[in-house]
Formats: sequence, structure tokens, C-alpha cells
Amino acid sequence: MAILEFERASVHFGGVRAVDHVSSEIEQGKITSIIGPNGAGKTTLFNLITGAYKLTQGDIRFRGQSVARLSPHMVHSLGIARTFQNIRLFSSMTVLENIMISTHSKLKPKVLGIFIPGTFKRVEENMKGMAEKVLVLLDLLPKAGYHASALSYGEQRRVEIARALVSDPEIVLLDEPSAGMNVREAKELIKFISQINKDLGKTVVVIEHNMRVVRHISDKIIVLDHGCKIADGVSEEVLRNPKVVEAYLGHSRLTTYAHVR
Ligand SMILES: Nc1ncnc2c1ncn2[C@@H]1O[C@H](COP(=O)(O)OP(=O)(O)OP(=O)(O)O)[C@@H](O)[C@H]1O
Repeated sequence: MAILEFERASVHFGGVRAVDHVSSEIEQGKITSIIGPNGAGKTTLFNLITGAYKLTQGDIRFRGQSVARLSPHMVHSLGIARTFQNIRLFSSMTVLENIMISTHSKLKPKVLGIFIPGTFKRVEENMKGMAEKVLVLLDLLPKAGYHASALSYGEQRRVEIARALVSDPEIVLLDEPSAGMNVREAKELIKFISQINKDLGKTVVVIEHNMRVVRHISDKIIVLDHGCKIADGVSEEVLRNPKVVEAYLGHSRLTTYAHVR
């Protein structure tokens, strides 16, 4: 079942068609990778899903409801969380504090909740339970009290993922989670993403340049080039698609992409 649908989703910045009539679906409970050369429109698509950018045309629906006019805060409260390409941790705060900061909005008691005894405490307990679960799953529990600045790059990326997960979203959007990781860290990432999907039951959408990661994790791949969708479908079939190979070979990061073949 499709949990997220794009219908001719488009956003133009002046003459730049950053995302251009993209139609596709994200299946609930699956891992979908969004790939494409630099500037293809991948992060812009995440920005459209999460309300950071507004569509010029088309629609994006979550569980059948348009999210096109919602603020990032509202999209997040519906159950869509994300990480960013650039690490955005508070370096002088601990891992646990960095993770719990994203629960702040959920901890604000809702208007009626104020009148129900124990509501606030119950929500807080659930959040703490979820924080512990994700710290264990992402192998961060021993580092919970460390300052973010004391962690390796790979660990910092995992803290970002943990922060996205702690609000217990239905969908988690990961923007280049393997960027800057060494081979060992990228291998571990494959395991962590699979666990997020299987053990926590999350629908995962990943923007990724590392084809080893893409091959291992993806149930489906969507390929963008110059803002347009040029292919989507199951992993190997998409990576063998001549249009996809051509799109990568036409770009300068050839060495990174050569193994797409
Ligand atoms: N706010 C904006 N204003 C103007 N142009 C933008 C804006 N956001 C994105 N773009 C342009 O849209 C295009 C797609 O950018 P985007 O960051 O989505 O690409 P990408 O596929 O994520 O690339 P990369 O793999 O390098 O991160 C680029 O030409 C970019 O310069």
C-alpha cells in the first residue's frame, strides 16, 4: 500500500526546474532509495515532502491526504521525520540531550490533555522509552552521556538518525546517511537501516550516493535527473536501465558512480 504519493510534484526556482512533474509512490513498510546525480532534485523532493518548500504544481499525499500546504511542524506531527545532508547536532550537548530535543514539541501537552491527569507524564515516559530503544538499536547507548563533539563522524550521523526516530514517526527520510562514512561505517549503516525498517517497522526513504548501500537496502529505487523521474522500480532492474547509466556517466562524479553498472 502506498503511504506517500507524488502526483506531478513540481517546484521551480526562477528558470530552474528543481523537481519537475515527478509522479511515484512510497510503499508502506518498505525501504525506497532516491538516487540521481548532483543537482537532480533529491533533497528538494525531501524539502517538498516535509513542507520546507511549497509545490509550484502537483500534489504530495500522505495516507491519501495532501501535505502540500502544511508547515514543517505539521508534517512532522503527522509522522514524517527526516535527517539532513549536513550534520546538525549541538556539539556541546550530550547524545541523549541531542536526541530528546526533538521530542520537545510532542511533550507540549495538547489543550485537552492538560485536563487529563498524567497525560504529560505518560507522553514523557513513552518518549524516554523510545529514546532508549533507538539508542540500543543504533548502538549508541554506551555514548549517551558523551558530548556530540566527542563522537566519530559515523556516530554523529547515527545520532541524527536516532533524533529523527525518537518521535516515533511512520516514515523516516534519510538524506545521504552514508556521506563521509568509511567502508566499515557504511556497512554498519546497512544493518542499522534494515533494523529501523524491520525491527521498528518504519517506512524508510533514503537519498544515497553509495551504490553498495543502495543495492543492499532498497526494495525500490526512484531515479531523478535534472528534476525529472527517469526510472523507478526494483533495485537491479533500475540500476541496469540505460537511461540511469547514461545519467550517471554524463556527470563529473563518474568515479563515484562507475559501480552503478
Ligand atoms: N531554494 C532554492 N533556490 C534556488 N535553487 C534551488 C533551491 N533549492 C534547490 N535549488 C536547485 O535545485 C536543483 C536541485 O537541487 P537539490 O539540492 O535538490 O539536488 P540533489 O539531487 O539533492 O543534489 P546533491 O546530490 O548534490 O545533494 C539544483 O539546481 C539547486 O541549485
